[in-house]
Amino acid sequence: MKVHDNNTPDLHGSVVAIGAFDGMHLGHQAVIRETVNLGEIYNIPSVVYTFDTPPRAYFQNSTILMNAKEKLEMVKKLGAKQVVIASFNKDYVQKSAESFIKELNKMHPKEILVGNDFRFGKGRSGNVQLLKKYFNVRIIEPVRCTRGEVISSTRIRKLIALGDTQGVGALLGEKEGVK
Ligand SMILES: Cc1cc2nc3c(=O)[nH]c(=O)nc-3n(C[C@H](O)[C@H](O)[C@H](O)COP(=O)(O)O)c2cc1C
Ligand SMILES: Nc1ncnc2c1ncn2[C@@H]1O[C@H](COP(=O)(O)OP(=O)(O)OP(=O)(O)O)[C@@H](O)[C@H]1O
Repeated sequence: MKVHDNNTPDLHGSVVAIGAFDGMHLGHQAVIRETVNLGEIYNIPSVVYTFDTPPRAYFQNSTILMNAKEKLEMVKKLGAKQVVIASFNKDYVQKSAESFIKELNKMHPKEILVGNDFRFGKGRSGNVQLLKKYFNVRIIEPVRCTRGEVISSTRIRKLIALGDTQGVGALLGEKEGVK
C-alpha cells in the first residue's frame, strides 16, 4: 500500500473513500471494502483519503479512538492500494471546498464514496450535492448494529465512557474480524 503524507497523488483513475475513519468500526470497514471492490472491478487504484488529527477531535476535542499508524494498518488489511493522510491543522482547515475539489481531481476519481452527511472545506461549506456536480458520488447504506442503531465513532466514544467494552467490541466487528 502506498502512503501519501500530505500529498495527493496524480492518478489516471481511482476510486476514493473520504472520511475520518476514527476507530475503523464496521461502517467504516464496509465503506473501505466497497472502495476496494470497485477498484478491483475497474482495475484502478482504491484510495482512502483520511485525516490526522480526526476533524471531530480537532474542532470538538473529542477522544481519538486510534492513532494514524493503527488506522493505516487497518486500511492496509482491508486491501486499499493507496492512502492519503492529510494533516488536519489550522492551515488545512482554511482550504475552500472548491480547492478541495481541485485536489481530489488530481486523482481523476471514477467514483467517490462518502456518507450522506459528508461536509468539506472551510466552514464545512461543501456538501454531497456540490461534490456530485464534479464526481460520481456513491453513498453507502448505513451499517447498523444488531439493535438497529447506526454504528458511529460517536457511539463508540459514548460506550467507552460508559465502560461497555463488549459493546465497543461488537461495533468494531471484533468477532467478525477483517480479511
Ligand atoms: C479541506 C477541508 C476543510 C475543512 N474545514 C472544516 C471547518 O472549517 N470546520 C469544520 O467543522 N470541519 C471542517 N472540515 C471537516 C469536515 O467537516 C469533515 O469532518 C471531514 O471532511 C471528514 O468527513 P467525515 O466527518 O464525514 O469523516 C474540513 C474538511 C476538509 C476536507
Ligand atoms: N455505520 C456506517 N455505515 C456506513 N458508512 C458509515 C457508517 N459510519 C460512517 N460511515 C462512513 O464512513 C466514512 C467516514 O465516516 P466518519 O469518520 O465521519 O464516521 P462516523 O462514525 O460517522 O464518525 P463520527 O461519529 O465521529 O461523526 C463516511 O463516508 C461515513 O459516511
